[in-house]
Amino acid sequence: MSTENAAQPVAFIKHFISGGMGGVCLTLAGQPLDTIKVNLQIQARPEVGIAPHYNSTADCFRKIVSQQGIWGLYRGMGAPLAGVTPIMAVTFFGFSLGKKLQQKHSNDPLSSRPHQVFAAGMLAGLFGAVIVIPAERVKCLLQAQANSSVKRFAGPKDCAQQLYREQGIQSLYRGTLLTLLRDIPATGMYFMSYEWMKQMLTPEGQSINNLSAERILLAGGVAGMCNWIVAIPMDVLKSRFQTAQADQYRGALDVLREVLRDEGPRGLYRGFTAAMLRAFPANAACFLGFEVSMTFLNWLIPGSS
Ligand SMILES: CC(=O)O[C@H](CC(=O)[O-])C[N+](C)(C)C
Repeated sequence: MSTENAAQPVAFIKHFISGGMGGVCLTLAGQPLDTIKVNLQIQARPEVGIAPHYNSTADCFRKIVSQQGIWGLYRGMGAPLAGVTPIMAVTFFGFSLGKKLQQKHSNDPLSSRPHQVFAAGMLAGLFGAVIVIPAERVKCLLQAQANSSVKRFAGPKDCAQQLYREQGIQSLYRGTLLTLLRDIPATGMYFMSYEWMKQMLTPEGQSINNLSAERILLAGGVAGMCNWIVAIPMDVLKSRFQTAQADQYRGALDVLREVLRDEGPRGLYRGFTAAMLRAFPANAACFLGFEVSMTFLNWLIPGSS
């Protein structure tokens, strides 16, 4: 085995661990606005002449904090933390694999070819979705129940167990098609915009690998927003589908028809402000966590990255 081939598994492991670190940072920074986004997306449409329960992002924030305290914004975080860490580990691993599969030589610089970075990102989205689907099903159900008087689930574990007991694995994987339609293109966009931003922010004559923390934060934040611009319509449909009664919709198209009939195309952008407000800090933190961890691991085990 050549030194180059021997170093490759180590590089994948570094991406996996660093992706996990990114996931922890992403959850801590993004959970409050994620709670607001989901609450806005799933609230029932009010009767004519009656104001919606939450009429804006700020209103939703105020009501959750006054009714449930600041921890209300962190409700249901156990599942994302336990879920997002492996999701991002697998996503960054998938991205490094996707890049590797397209490289003719190990020093082939992919970051200058956006379509290849996009393709590697789509593979990463597919990998991540295996964990994203059940994790989001549990998270959305818990966030929805925080608003309701009926408390069906005691927590993430209980929620996952009940779903599994009642209807098996297919209940946990409810929303698979919509999640794939959301995450495959959005993750392509995520990594493509991150690499592109890093190139734009690299001063003339300097290496892309020596970017300052502020520039990584900016590139990561913008990548998160680009991800959500692509993801949000499918995310609206997914959140509704995953929190609905089993017999409420026949399929993804049914949810789309209902949203368009009741609210028009604007309905597909419900929670957009909250998603954007969350995307920047959450993904800035995620990419910084990833890069710091990669720098540490490259210092610890040099020669493979
Ligand atoms: C839709 C989603 O989960 O996006 C992730 C970033 C975020 O803001 O949560 C990124 N990714 C799709 C790559 C997992």
